[in-house]
Amino acid sequence: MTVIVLSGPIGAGKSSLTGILANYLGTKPFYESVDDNPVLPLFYADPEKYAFLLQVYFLNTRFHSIKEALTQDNNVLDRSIYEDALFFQMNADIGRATTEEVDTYYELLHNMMGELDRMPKKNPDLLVHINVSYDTMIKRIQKRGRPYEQLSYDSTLEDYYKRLLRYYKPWYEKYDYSPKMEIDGDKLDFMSSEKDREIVLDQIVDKLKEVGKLPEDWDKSTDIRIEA
Ligand SMILES: Nc1ncnc2c1ncn2[C@@H]1O[C@H](COP(=O)(O)OP(=O)(O)OP(=O)(O)O)[C@@H](O)[C@H]1O
Ligand SMILES: Nc1nc(=O)c2ncn([C@H]3C[C@H](O)[C@@H](CO)O3)c2[nH]1
Repeated sequence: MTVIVLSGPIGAGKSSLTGILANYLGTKPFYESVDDNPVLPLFYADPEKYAFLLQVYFLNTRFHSIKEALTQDNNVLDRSIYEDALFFQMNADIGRATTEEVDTYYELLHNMMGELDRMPKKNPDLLVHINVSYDTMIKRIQKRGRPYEQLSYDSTLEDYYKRLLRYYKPWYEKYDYSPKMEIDGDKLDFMSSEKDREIVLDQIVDKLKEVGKLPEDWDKSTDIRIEA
């Protein structure tokens, strides 16, 4: 069937929507390594020291996931290798990587993307990008409660998050590995509103039909009610 990749800033709702979508379409969810990621807390405690190591860690896990997803041809990924350079470029731009690290990273990324070109299925079928404003992003980060992501943990995080949002717009516009669509993550509360969840799923199903990945008469009778 289809390989769908999600994208969007921190706390946009990618993991949440991945679960909902995979369940709805009857496909397999792939989640980013976060709670079991040993480098992430080190990075937030000392970003200058750990930016490169964290990126190599994520690049490796993302490469693994996309390769598996493209082989099995029936998956939803909560964040993919296509966003990797966005994060590293931003960290490099604020001085958290040396020229040698930047050059090594891009060479490695280039090599890995070359491997994907050799896969029987080279690209995902759809990118679903969740847009959120700064205020929504912060609310969600607070709601989820990872200590090292909170503004109170490090006063420079406000600038970091605002900058991240600025990097996403051109990244999304330039992304051309597959058809793509945007979800309004500020307006659509697909976590607690059944109506909003239905709207989001309808938008994605319509797009999958438009790009020929679902038959026009496809209809899903799965229960999408919010669990109590
Ligand atoms: N549309 C939404 N409406 C309301 N709450 C939401 C929505 N999307 C996500 N949330 C809540 O926001 C928090 C972050 O969501 P989630 O972990 O899915 O984000 P994410 O994009 O995967 O984050 P990250 O980039 O850090 O992995 C969770 O507590 C989730 O329940
Ligand atoms: N530096 C850096 N590079 C990445 O590629 C990357 N991808 C995710 N993250 C951070 C954001 C959330 O805190 C948390 C979960 O998304 O991990 C990243 N940080």
